[in-house]
Parts: sequence; C-alpha cells; structure tokens
Amino acid sequence: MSRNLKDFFFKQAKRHGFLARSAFKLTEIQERFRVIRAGGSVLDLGCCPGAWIQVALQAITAQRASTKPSSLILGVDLKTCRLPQALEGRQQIQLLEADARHLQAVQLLQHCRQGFHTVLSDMCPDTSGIAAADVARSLELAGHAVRLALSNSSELPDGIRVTPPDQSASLSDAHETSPEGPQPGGVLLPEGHLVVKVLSGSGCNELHDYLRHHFRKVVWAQPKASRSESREMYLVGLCRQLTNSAGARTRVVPK
Ligand SMILES: C[S@@+](CC[C@H](N)C(=O)[O-])C[C@H]1O[C@@H](n2cnc3c(N)ncnc32)[C@H](O)[C@@H]1O
Repeated sequence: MSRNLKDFFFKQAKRHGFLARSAFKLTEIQERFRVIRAGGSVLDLGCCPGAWIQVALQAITAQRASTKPSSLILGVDLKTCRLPQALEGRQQIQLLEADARHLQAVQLLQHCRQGFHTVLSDMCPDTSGIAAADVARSLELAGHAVRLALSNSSELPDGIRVTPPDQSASLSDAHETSPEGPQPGGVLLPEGHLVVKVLSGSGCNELHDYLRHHFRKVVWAQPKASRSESREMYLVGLCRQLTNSAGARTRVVPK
C-alpha cells in the first residue's frame, strides 16, 4: 500500500471513530461476504484494541436486531482489552483475557451456549522478520482458530501444530445430538462463517484445502486496508457444512 493510502485509512479510522484502521479490513470483508448477521453471535479471536468489535457491533445491531438474545460478541485476547466507555457498557459485548492456544471450545460455549454464527480471527504473532518463522507462527494461530471453530484438530493439515483438544471436554451437551447424522464440533454453528488471518506462505494452501471440506465456499480476501508490504491475507469460509467420518459433506439445515 502506498504511503497515501496508508494515511487515508488512518485518517478514515479517526474520522469514523474506529479504534484502529483494521476496522476497514473487516468492513470490506463484511460488505463482500456478509459474514456477520443482524442479531447474530460473533467470536472475535485476537480482539485488541477492539476495532473489529466496533464493526461487528454495528452488524449485529443492524435492523434493530440488538435485542435478540442471540446477539453477542465475545472478544478474546492475550492482552487486557480496554474498550472506550461507549462500548464498555454494551450488554452485547463480553471480553475474555486468554491465550486462544490454550482454550477449549467448551469454555467459549459457556458464554454462548448455542454456538456462534461467526468466528473471526485476526490473531497474529509478534513478527520476527524471518518470513518462514512468522508464517509458521501465524499458521499455528490460524490452526487454533480453526480448531476452536470446528474442533477437528486431528484432521488439521500437516505443518499446522495445535494443542490437542481435551478429550474429556465433550461438546455433546452444548450441541444437540441427532440420530440423523454427524453433529458439529467446535463453536461454529452449521451454516456459520469463518474469517481467519494468515501470513501467506508455505502451508496456507493446505489450510485452504482443509477448510473446503467444511464450508460450502472458501475464498481468499486481501482487504485494501492491509499494508502492501504485509503478507497478511484472510481465509473466508462461508456456510459451514457438516462432514461425516469419511469426510463427506452432509446437507445441514440452518438453525
Ligand atoms: C492485529 S491485532 C487484532 C486487531 C483487532 N482485530 C482490531 O481490529 O482491533 C492482533 C491481536 O492478536 C492477539 N493475539 C496474538 N496471539 C494471541 C493468542 N495466542 N491468543 C489470543 N490473542 C492473541 C494480540 O494480542 C493482538 O491484540
């Protein structure tokens, strides 16, 4: 991105009262793919300083849907996220200070029992400047976001290391069981959407291919507000599909 464009997004963020220019990345993704729905629930991994929370709040409260009980944003970050006063009091926003690599889906479902309509991850590691190492660490974080969303860590592509899920932490009490077929693991509801940041490099295509088994459509997005020197890209998985044990997709009826 040119210096001018960089200044443009910085100024725009100030003008619109966004906490960071990153707001425009999610805004662009939302305008293109409608990943967040009015009245929906959103898990925002790596939420600090809170610009995506601001964008998500606008989306879930659109069409006067704010009073729906499902309307919630759960922001997770390693750091303490201090939101401005105007946001702090909003009942739709909950914050959790935690390392996403050590979280289990059941812990997140305690905040939103039905599951989330949208899972976002803008998590990124502190970069070292060594491209291969940075890509690997960003893929690891992306892998954890995918694990929490879908909870099928044993199927994650080679090269993506994730903490093994706690087998004792059963999700069966969080998602209804049905004799008709496979049930969702993780926190993402059937037909829900996923947005995950990765630094492009080795392993990204494998993650893309993996997600294709779980979503009706998977696309790459590179928002204009991303810095041109940055390798960051977003994988967008649209409409989660359930898979059976053989990996075949099953038609799901949205809740
Ligand atoms: C680019 S910032 C996110 C910006 C945010 N989307 C916004 O618009 O305000 C990346 C965040 O990921 C967080 N992060 C990195 N590793 C994490 C981890 N393992 N668990 C939780 N958060 C993490 C960092 O603390 C940082 O705040």
